[in-house]
Amino acid sequence: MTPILPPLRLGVNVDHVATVRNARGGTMPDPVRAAQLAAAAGADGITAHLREDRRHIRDSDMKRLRDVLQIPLNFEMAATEEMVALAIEIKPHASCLVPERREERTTEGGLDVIGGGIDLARKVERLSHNGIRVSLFIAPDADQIARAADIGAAVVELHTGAWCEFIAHGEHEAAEAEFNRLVASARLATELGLEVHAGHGLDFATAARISELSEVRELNIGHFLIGEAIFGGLEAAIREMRKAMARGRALCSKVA
Ligand SMILES: CC(=O)[C@@H](O)[C@H](O)COP(=O)(O)O
Ligand SMILES: NCC(=O)COP(=O)(O)O
Repeated sequence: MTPILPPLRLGVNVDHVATVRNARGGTMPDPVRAAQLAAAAGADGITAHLREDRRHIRDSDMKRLRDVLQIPLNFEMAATEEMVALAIEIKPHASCLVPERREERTTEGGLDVIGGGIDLARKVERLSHNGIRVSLFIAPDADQIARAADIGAAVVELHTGAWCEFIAHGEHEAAEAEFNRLVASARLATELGLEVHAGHGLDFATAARISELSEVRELNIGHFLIGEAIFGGLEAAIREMRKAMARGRALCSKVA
């Protein structure tokens, strides 16, 4: 009998299509066209991060994504008044609150849910009250996860960036220690009633490994897929990613 594996969605992040567009100004390549292609190639959702400095995705991109997509839109954003108001106007399927630092090259750490205090809790409540599923992008840390559950988030997205960096630099022990933190965090979050997503810096190999965790229900992947698309096309990159995820998922009973 074929075992029934827990579902695992792929969200494709199209930020870096906008990065290339913005390098020249103008309208090409269009991240919305990439999102439509990703959907046709089997993405379950589209993620886009509207940074405060608009370095890649712009307000008009978010609105066009909302208008044309038939699959869920995950609006990544800093937990600021401006972004909360925009999300409430645009009404994406989900908002993923992320920490943001103007000088960083990419999102460096997880959101400090504890430090966010009552102000963050109120923003989560406002977004949820407006029908937006709220996700918090956090490091694999038990206290942050507990607080995410306390303030009523529906989802936590575990930051896989540190783990992927350790692997990329051949730091095997540190990578395994970080992976074990991801495993423990995914389990705790599930016990606390949170849906678990994961993302940042994933490639075929790391996506396959994280897919082994039965608690993880969605991966959000952008930079690597857009890079691979240069060589073989976006559709092929997404199909290969889905295969990698399925390979990992097939092993998930071993770690569940
Ligand atoms: C929150 C996250 O991990 C990614 O979506 C990332 O923010 C992509 O955009 P940047 O590379 O601009 O950080
Ligand atoms: N939230 C993570 C994400 O959307 C994609 O991150 P990356 O694959 O571009 O590093």
